[in-house]
Amino acid sequence: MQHEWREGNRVVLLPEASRFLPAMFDAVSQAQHYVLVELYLMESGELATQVIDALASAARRGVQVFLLLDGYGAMGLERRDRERLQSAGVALQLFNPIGFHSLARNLSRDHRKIVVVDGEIAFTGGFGAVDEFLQAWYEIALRIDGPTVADWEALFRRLWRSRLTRQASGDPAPLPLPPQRSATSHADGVRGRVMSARGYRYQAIRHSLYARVSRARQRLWLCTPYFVPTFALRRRLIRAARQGVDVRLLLPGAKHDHPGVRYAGQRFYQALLKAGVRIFEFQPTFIHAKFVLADEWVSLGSCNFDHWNLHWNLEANQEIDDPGFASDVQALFERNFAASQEVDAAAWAARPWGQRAKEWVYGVVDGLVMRLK
Ligand SMILES: O=P(O)(O)OC[C@H](O)CO
Repeated sequence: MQHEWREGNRVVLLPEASRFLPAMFDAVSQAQHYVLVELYLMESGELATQVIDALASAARRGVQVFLLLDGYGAMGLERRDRERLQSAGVALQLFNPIGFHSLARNLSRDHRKIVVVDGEIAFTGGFGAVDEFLQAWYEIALRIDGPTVADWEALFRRLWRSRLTRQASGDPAPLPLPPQRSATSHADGVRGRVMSARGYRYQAIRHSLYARVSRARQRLWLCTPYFVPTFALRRRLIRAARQGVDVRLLLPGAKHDHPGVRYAGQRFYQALLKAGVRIFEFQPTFIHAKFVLADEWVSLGSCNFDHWNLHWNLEANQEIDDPGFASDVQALFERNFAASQEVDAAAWAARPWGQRAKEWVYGVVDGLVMRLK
C-alpha cells in the first residue's frame, strides 16, 4: 500500500557529503544481489567517476545494477561515461528525455534521489552525482534500514517500467528487474512512511506538509534551497507564527546557484518577518538540503517545497515520526542556525531599492514561469 506508515525502521541522519558518500559507497560495495539508483542530476566529473567506479565494480562482481537518470538532469553525463557504465553491465535508463513533446511533458522531471541496496537499505536526500556535492554545496542524506525500503524500491520499479522511461540506447522496452527482496523490521526501529508526488497530477507531499504545518503546536522549522513558496504554504506559515508556533526558515545566503530564485523568494520575507517567522540565511556554502521538522515529525528528501517542484516534478520524501529522530534533526537545525545570519525585521524593512528592484524583477519572472502549462 502506498504511503502507509510502517514501524521498525532504523534511520541514520547523514549530514554533509563527508558522511553520506562513504556510507553509500560502503553499502554498494557490500551489495550481494542488486543495486537500484535513481537520480535527477548526474554530470561527468570527479563524483560521477566515483559513482561509475562503484557501480561498475559491483556489476563486475555479479551484482545486478540499475541506474535510472532523469533525461534532462543527466544531459551533462558524457557518452564515454554512459558507455563505461553499460560496458561494465550496468543497466542504464533515462526518464523522459527532452524531445518534440508538449512543453508540459518536457517540464515534468524526475527529481527523486533514491539508492536501494539488496532491498534492505535505502538512502534518500537532496544529493546528485555532480561535483558541487563534494564540497561546494551543503547537503544531507538519510540511511534507512527497515520496512519502508520496500516502498522506496516500489517507486523505483514503477518508474523503471514507465512508458516515459527509455533505455539509454533509445529502446523503449524496459530492462527487466530482479525479484524484490524484503527488509528486516527492527524492534528498536522508528515509524516512517515514504511520500511521493507527481507534479500537479498527484500531490501527496504537498498535502502532508500543509497538514503538518497547520497542526504544528510548538515548532515548524523548514530548510530549502529554493524558497519560492505557494500562497497556501505562506498563509499557513504566517498563521502558525501568529498563533505562537516557533516558525523558522533555514535558507541559503548570498552563495546560491540560482540567485534569481533567491530574490524571487525574498519578496515574501517582509510579510513573514512581520508575522514573527524567523529567517536564517546560511553563510558557509550554498545549502541545498531539503528537510522540515514540525514538532516531532520530519520530512526529508528531494522536495524543495517550492511551487515549481510541487507543480512539475516527480518527488519523494521520507517522513519519520519519532521523538529521538526529531531531536537529531533539531540538533542539525541548531548547528545550521548558528552558521547562519538571522534576517533582522527592521533592517529588512529598510533594505536598499536595488535589492527591492531585484525582488520585483525576479518576482515577475517567477509569476510568468508559473503560468507555463
Ligand atoms: O533540483 P535540485 O534541488 O536537485 O537542485 C539542482 C539544481 O537546481 C541545479 O542547479
